[in-house]
Amino acid sequence: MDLRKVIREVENFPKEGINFKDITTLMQDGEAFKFTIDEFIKDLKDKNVDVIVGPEARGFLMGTPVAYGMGIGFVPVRKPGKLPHEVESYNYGLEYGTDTLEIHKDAIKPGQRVAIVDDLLATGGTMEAAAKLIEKLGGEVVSMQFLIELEFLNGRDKLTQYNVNSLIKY
Ligand SMILES: O=P(O)(O)OC[C@H]1O[C@H](OP(=O)(O)OP(=O)(O)O)[C@H](O)[C@@H]1O
Ligand SMILES: Nc1ncnc2[nH]cnc12
Repeated sequence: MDLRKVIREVENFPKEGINFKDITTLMQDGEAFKFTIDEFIKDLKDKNVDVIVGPEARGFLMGTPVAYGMGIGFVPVRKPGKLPHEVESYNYGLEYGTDTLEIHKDAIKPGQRVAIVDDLLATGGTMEAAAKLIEKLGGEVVSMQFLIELEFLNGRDKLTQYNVNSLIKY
């Protein structure tokens, strides 16, 4: 299935010069959404994954159905001040700005094998931050899954020590 056909491109959102990849149109299409989640699961099924982590907010949309489909747990990585219990924090850079991510300190157990799922790889800052948080808690990041990779931003260069899979590249 050609997923490019169901991803809408919006010029100059949220800032001048950004060509925004809108996955809401993919998610509206039941066949395309199912195909996407099944592709993630296909790549993950032999990796002995204990838990899926998804970064807010679009990582929740991609990650939770993957966890459900695999019958394993889901852990959110959230923007600051959203998680109610004790957190680990990490600052990172975006294609357009900077941000902080947090994870509950007790969400990952030492030795757990973790796959991180997100909609898009741009500069790689979000994924690197999520991985650092997981590793700080003693988890092992065994896979990073993206629906979309923006190759011209070279996000993979930040993630060379990890197993990275993306379904479509621009
Ligand atoms: O590779 P990077 O340069 O880090 O960029 C990729 C991240 O940016 C977007 O999230 P955003 O922070 O815009 O938040 P949202 O999902 O809540 O819209 C996207 O969903 C990825 O998580
Ligand atoms: N170009 C882009 N489209 C959608 N989400 C993004 N996150 C970072 N860059 C993005």
